[in-house]
Amino acid sequence: MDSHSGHSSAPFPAPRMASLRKLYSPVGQEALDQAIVLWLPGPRSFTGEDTVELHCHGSRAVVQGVTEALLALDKGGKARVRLAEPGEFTERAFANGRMDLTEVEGLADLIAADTAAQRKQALKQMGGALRQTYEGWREELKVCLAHTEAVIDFGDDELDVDEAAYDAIRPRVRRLSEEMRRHLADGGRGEVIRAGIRVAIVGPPNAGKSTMLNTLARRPAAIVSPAAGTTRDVVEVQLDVGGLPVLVSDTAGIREAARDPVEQEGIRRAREAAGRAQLTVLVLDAAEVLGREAFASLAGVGPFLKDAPPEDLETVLRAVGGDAGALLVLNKRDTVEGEHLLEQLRCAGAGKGGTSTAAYLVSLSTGEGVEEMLAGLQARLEEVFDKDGTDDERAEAPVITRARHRVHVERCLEALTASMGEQGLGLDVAAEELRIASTELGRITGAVDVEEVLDVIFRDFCIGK
Ligand SMILES: Nc1nc2c(ncn2[C@@H]2O[C@H](COP(=O)(O)OP(=O)(O)OP(=O)(O)O)[C@@H](O)[C@H]2O)c(=O)[nH]1
Ligand SMILES: [K+]
Ligand SMILES: [Mg+2]
Repeated sequence: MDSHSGHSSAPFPAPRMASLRKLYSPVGQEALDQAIVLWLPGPRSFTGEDTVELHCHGSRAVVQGVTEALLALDKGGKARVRLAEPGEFTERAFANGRMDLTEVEGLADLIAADTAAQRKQALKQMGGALRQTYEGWREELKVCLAHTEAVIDFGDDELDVDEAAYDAIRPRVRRLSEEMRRHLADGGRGEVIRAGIRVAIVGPPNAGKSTMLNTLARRPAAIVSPAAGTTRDVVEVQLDVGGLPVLVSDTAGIREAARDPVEQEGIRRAREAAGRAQLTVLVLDAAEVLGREAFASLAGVGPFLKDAPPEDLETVLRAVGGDAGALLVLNKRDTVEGEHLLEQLRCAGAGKGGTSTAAYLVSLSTGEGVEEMLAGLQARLEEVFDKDGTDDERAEAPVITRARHRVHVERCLEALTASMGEQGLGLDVAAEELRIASTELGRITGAVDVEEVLDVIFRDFCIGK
C-alpha cells in the first residue's frame, strides 16, 4: 500500500525477502501500521498465485484499518478486492496443484492439533506422506492397465492368449493388493490419534470416579459429593496425557439395585461409554475390596459379568474392559490398611506387568499413589496407540487418518481382487476393474470426482487459510 501521492515510495520489496514497511491508507494518507511485507511471486507461493503478505500487528484497530484500506482499492476501481472465504487460500492451492486432498486434510489437522502426537501425524500427512503412497499405487495401476489394454487392442482374439498375457500382470496386482491390505490393517491408529483415545471411568457409586476425572483434568470438571448417584450424564473431558490425545468420560455409578429411572438411564449410558472406550478405568473403594475373596462380588462389577462370576481379577477386568482389559484403581487408600490389600491383590495376580491387570492403590484425596497410577495410565495409553505399530517399519508408514480414505482403499482392493478373479474372466472385465481401482485411489487424493468432498473438507477451515 505504498502511497502513490505524497509519501516517497520505497522500492517494491524483493521477492521472498522480509521488508519492514509503513502501511498507509490510500485515502487520506493516514499511517496504519508498521509491518513486515512479503512479496511471493507465483508459482512458488502457498496458493501458486502471486501473493503479497502483510504481517500486521494484531490489534482490532490495525486489522480493521488495513482491511478497510484494501477494500477501498476495490471501491476506487483500482483492483478487484474482497475478503477471502474460509479455506479459500487452501482451496486455491489445491486447485493449482500445490496440494492434494490428503495434504489439505493434513493441514486442517495441523491447525486443529491439540497434542504432540496429533501434530506429528498431521505434519507428516501435510508433507505428502499419504499422497506419495496413493499416487505411487495409482501409477503402478496405470502401468498394469496400459499393459492390459495393449493386449486387448493388439492381442490375439484367442481367449487363452489373452489370459496368458494377463498372467504377467497378476503378480504386480497381487503385490499391490498385499500392500493395501497391510495399509488397511493399521488398527485404526491414525483415526484414533485424530479423534483421541476414549477412556471410560466406571465403577460403583461413590467410589471416586468423578474425583478421578477431576484429578486427570486438574480442574473440577465433574461434581463430586458424598451422595451416591451424583453423576448421571456422561461427563467428557479432552486431555493431553504425555502428548497423547485422550477423551475421558466420567460415568454414573453402576449398581444393580438402581430403581430411579434417571439413575437407570445413567447406568445404561455408563455401560455404553465403557463399550465405546479403548481403555476402561475401573474405580473401586478400597474398603469394599478389603478382605474379599471373590472380586466378582464387588459392587459395580456384577453388571459387566454375563455368566457365573469368576473369582480371579484378570477375568473381572477383561469383563469390564473387553479385550483391552481395564486399569483397576482402588481408591480411598487413606481409609484402609494398605499393605494388607496390596498383598491380597498380588495374590489375585494383579500388577504382573505387561498383562491387562494393572492395579493401583491410591488416595485421590491425599494424592498418595496418584503419580504412579498416572504413569501406569500413560503406559497403557501408549500401548493402545502402538498395538499395531510396534516395529519400526510400521511406525514410519503413513497411516489412514479418515474414514474417507479407508472406504476408498477398501473399494480399490475389492476391484483389484475382482480383476484377478476366476479364469476366463475376460481381459476387458479385468481392465474395467483396474480402472475402478484407480478411480477409487484418485478420489482420495482429489484427482477425480472432487466436487462432492470439497465442501466437507474446506468447511472447517478458518478465514485466511
Ligand atoms: N477418604 C476419601 N474420600 C474420597 C477419596 N476420593 C474421593 N472421596 C470422596 O468420596 C465421595 C464420592 O466421590 P465422587 O468422586 O463423587 O464419587 P463418584 O464415584 O463419582 O460417585 P457417583 O457419581 O455418585 O457414582 C466424595 O465425598 C469424595 O470427596 C479418597 O481418596 N479418600
Ligand atoms: K458421589
Ligand atoms: Mg460421580
